[in-house]
Amino acid sequence: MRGPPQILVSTFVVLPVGIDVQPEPHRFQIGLVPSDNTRSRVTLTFAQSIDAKIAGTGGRQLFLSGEESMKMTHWMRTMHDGIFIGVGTAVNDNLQLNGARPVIVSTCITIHPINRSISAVRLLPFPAQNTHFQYYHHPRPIGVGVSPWVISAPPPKIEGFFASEDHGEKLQRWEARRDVLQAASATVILVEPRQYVHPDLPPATSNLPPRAVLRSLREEGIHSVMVEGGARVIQSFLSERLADALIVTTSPVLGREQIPSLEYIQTELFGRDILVALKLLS
Ligand SMILES: NC(=O)C1=CN([C@@H]2O[C@H](COP(=O)(O)OP(=O)(O)OC[C@H]3O[C@@H](n4cnc5c(N)ncnc54)[C@H](OP(=O)(O)O)[C@@H]3O)[C@@H](O)[C@H]2O)C=CC1
Ligand SMILES: Nc1nc(O)c(N)c(N[C@@H]2O[C@H](COP(=O)(O)O)[C@@H](O)[C@H]2O)n1
Repeated sequence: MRGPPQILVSTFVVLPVGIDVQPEPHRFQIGLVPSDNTRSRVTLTFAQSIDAKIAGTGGRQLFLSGEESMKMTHWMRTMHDGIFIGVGTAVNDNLQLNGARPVIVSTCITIHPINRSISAVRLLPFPAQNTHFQYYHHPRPIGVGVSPWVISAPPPKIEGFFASEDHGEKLQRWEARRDVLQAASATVILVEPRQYVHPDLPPATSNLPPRAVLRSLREEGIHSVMVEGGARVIQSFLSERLADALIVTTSPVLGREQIPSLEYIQTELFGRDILVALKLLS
């Protein structure tokens, strides 16, 4: 099996100590001079099908990457200080996130209305249900298990233009869930929430401000993060132009379930384009 693509090897090369590269001699080389040196550097990365799907119907996890590119993803994780995902992914996927500290972003650590009706707080703390916690509690031989950090913010006092009527209750619930997570080995890091959340704003806008999240991470010593998803996190990072590099794996499959089976024929690079040939099986 081949190693990681050359472009990534030179991208994520670890520089020898003492070499003075501005602004910091730290792993990530693309966008070496970040626009804002007060935040973690971001590699935004995900896998998609040729019809641009990153998940199946109802958020079903799709296994898009082939063996080699999944290995490359695992390798790329080790080249960052943190792996960053939204709580939607943390709850939906049975993930390992091995190789760097997992960072999970969730506003209120509150009941998360995911399709399987499990709340993040019920799932995350229990090793038996979540592979990551299993690895933390039973580290693998290469010692990859690290306790996750959960980034959150207490519920805001003002919603819309008015004081939140049930703020006290919401805060109590949030504190209870935070305590459960902490008891389950997670470190909860607080970020400054938006001053108020307008109920009419689209959901991504009302979540934790990504720039503030990246600043907190940098203060905690996380210089580089690999943001893996899911859909809402990718959308909010892109819309705030918070990606120093974008690394996308495109797999020769269709994400839509109603499409009949396809036989993979070949992938070829054609100039800067990727040409994928598939045969439709009737
Ligand atoms: N193909 C691929 O490479 C990948 C695919 N996926 C797929 O993505 C899907 C999950 O995506 P999705 O459901 O959108 O969930 P996400 O993983 O994007 O998590 C979204 C949640 O994160 C919290 N959050 C906090 N701050 C922000 C912010 N600034 N922007 C966005 N979210 C924020 C919110 O939860 P709260 O309400 O608690 O604040 C929000 O609901 C799964 O199906 C998974 O399989 C995931 C990763 C990679
Ligand atoms: N690179 C990549 N290819 C796919 O096909 C994927 N489904 C994902 N998803 C992301 O990787 C996590 C699962 O990988 P591990 O089990 O942790 O190795 C998943 O949670 C997504 O973040 N990525």
